[in-house]
Amino acid sequence: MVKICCIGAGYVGGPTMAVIALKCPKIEVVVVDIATPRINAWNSDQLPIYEPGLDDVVKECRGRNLFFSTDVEKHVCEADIVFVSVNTPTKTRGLGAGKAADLTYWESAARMIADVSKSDKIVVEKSTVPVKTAEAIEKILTHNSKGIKFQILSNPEFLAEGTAIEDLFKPDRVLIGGRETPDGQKAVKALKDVYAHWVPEDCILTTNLWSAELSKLAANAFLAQRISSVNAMSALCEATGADVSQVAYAIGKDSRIGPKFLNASVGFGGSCFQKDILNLVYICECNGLPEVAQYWKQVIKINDYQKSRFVNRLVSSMFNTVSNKKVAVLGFAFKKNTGDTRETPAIDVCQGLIGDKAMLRIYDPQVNEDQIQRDLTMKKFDWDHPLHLQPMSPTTVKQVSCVWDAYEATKDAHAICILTEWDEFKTLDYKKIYDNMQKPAFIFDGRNVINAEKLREIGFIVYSIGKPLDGWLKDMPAVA
Ligand SMILES: NC(=O)c1ccc[n+]([C@@H]2O[C@H](COP(=O)([O-])OP(=O)(O)OC[C@H]3O[C@@H](n4cnc5c(N)ncnc54)[C@H](O)[C@@H]3O)[C@@H](O)[C@H]2O)c1
Ligand SMILES: O=c1ccn([C@@H]2O[C@H](COP(=O)(O)OP(=O)(O)O[C@H]3O[C@H](CO)[C@@H](O)[C@H](O)[C@H]3O)[C@@H](O)[C@H]2O)c(=O)[nH]1
Repeated sequence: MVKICCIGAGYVGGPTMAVIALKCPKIEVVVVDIATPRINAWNSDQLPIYEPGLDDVVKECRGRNLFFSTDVEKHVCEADIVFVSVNTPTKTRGLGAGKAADLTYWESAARMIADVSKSDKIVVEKSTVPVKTAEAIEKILTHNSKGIKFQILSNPEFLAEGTAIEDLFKPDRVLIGGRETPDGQKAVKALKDVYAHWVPEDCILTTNLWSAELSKLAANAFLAQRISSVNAMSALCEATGADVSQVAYAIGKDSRIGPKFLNASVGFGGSCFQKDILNLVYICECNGLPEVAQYWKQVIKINDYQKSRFVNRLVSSMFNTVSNKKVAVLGFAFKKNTGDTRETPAIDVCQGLIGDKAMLRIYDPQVNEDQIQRDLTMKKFDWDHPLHLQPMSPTTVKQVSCVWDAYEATKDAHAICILTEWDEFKTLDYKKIYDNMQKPAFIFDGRNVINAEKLREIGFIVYSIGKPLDGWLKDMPAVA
């Protein structure tokens, strides 16, 4: 029986391993983590992450061939294949701060693998890492290996949160990079055999190590670039009377462009896009390619611009001040169907409104008050000037309350701000909401989920991203 151990029971390690266990009943899969509360949650009825379909998969194989444990060393020692799925955040200090990937967790996992191993192993990079990381990891493993053979593979993960189980069941492709030596190719085949239990052969791509590592950063950069491109267009649409949804539909019909990932929004969020592009920028700079670095940096700059443009539009529309005004914030997660708030645009928008002294009442169906308070009081990192940490004043917390219902959040409010595209926001009783709000009642739709025309008929002043502006907004001063 092949034994797999995965180090890191997070958003990637948990769902990925659960699906491998489900599809490969003859493989024993143990997911290990140093965070005891996380492992306890994986072993309980309340899983540590919200992901549609995940509960069923875990219930079917937990205790059969899927296990969660804090006994990291034991399970690494016993495994034939060790996936490393630890976090690789952006460095916040030292060389490369604000851009480079922080590989502390990865390195400590690699050292531990070298220390505890007593048999040959395949070590799989599941985390997103800078290109050439495998070379460094190989050095750590071979220097401490006591004659044990390690083969390093790169097998980046492409799942998106909110659709992780769907993505894992039917991936567009699985990518495996390995050394082009007989032993390297043997390891590639062993990992390919695992995925071949459910992924069609022609969807399993094999490449050299560096191509696999770089493809992950490249895929995220291309995806994020599409969003920044359509968001840049959304600003021009508002200035000209074009409608960004119509423009996106029209260009997406060109099969060379394609229709997906062209939804204009308040900005992209999530733990990956910004971090991976910053990482790419840093790698370009280190390789003496400043023009290429600047090109990709612009994707993040447009994303920041989009978030501040949204706050500016909101404030300027409401007579240039939101001081002491009640703003209902609907949605805090970085996208629908997840409770994850890492890098959510809601943090920047809410911090911007708090800075203008607004009183926020926030509702998200999957994010609790503790998380929201933590996110909003978090020190804001200035990526361009990493030494300048900008702490939020603790008093800002008092400007924020969290409720468990959209109607409660909007009661008595001056404005509504939609920051996550949860389906339930499409079907709220907006007439009832309007009747309970202060007038004029504003709605700023950062996700283009509401029917603006219907809401205008009710009486709302509506702002949608990249859509023709209604009379009120046109009359307000232009925003920077
Ligand atoms: N979140 C996503 O949707 C996604 C998708 C594709 C790829 N990725 C990449 O996958 C990696 C993991 O992301 P995530 O979102 O699952 O992170 P996460 O923070 O949710 O999980 C990482 C886990 O690793 C654990 N860990 C850290 N060091 C450890 C050690 N030495 N031993 C044991 N456990 C350790 C942490 O306690 C944590 O639970 C990152 O590199 C990320 O870029 C993420
Ligand atoms: O047309 C779109 C599509 C997405 N978004 C936003 O972009 C962000 C990221 O969305 P998405 O890519 O769906 O979620 P992630 O879970 O961040 O997944 C991305 O990042 C993962 C981590 O690397 C990769 O594995 C995935 O392939 C990649 O899609 C979210 O804030 C979305 O709201 C838009 O604004 N407009």
